[in-house]
Amino acid sequence: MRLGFRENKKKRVGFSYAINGLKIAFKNEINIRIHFTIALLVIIGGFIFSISLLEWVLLILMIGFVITAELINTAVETMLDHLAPNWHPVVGSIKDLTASAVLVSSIVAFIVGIIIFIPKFIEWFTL
Ligand SMILES: Nc1ncnc2c1ncn2[C@@H]1O[C@H](COP(=O)(O)OP(=O)(O)OP(=O)(O)O)[C@@H](O)[C@H]1O
Repeated sequence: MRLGFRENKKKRVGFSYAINGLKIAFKNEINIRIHFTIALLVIIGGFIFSISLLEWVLLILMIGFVITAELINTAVETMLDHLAPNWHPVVGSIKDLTASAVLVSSIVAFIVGIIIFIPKFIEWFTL
């Protein structure tokens, strides 16, 4: 017997829906895969350059900030493509706005990364 939406919903823990969201984003969005790859490289860089505790906290905050912005952008795009598949200037503006959120978060994360890693690079090459 097929379960209704409500019964089906009760069978899964909330956390598993969230993991499923990550899987969907990973499968369909190249940008998410790029962000995770950059995050991994930055984490490796953090270990190589033995960054401080405060620098780790900042990096982790930035990684979470960018990936969260990208997930919200993906969710909004997916919702609009489903609910409003036709061309409309308002739909375009909303997509541009959420894309801007990703851009702003990425620029901020890039600047923080530069502030943390550039002095370490200089130190490394001048030793
Ligand atoms: N239905 C629409 N009506 C008007 N403009 C649209 C519409 N769909 C997309 N656009 C315009 O095209 C741009 C790209 O939209 P699209 O849905 O292809 O995003 P995307 O390139 O997949 O974004 P991302 O790279 O973040 O996944 C939007 O930012 C918007 O300016």
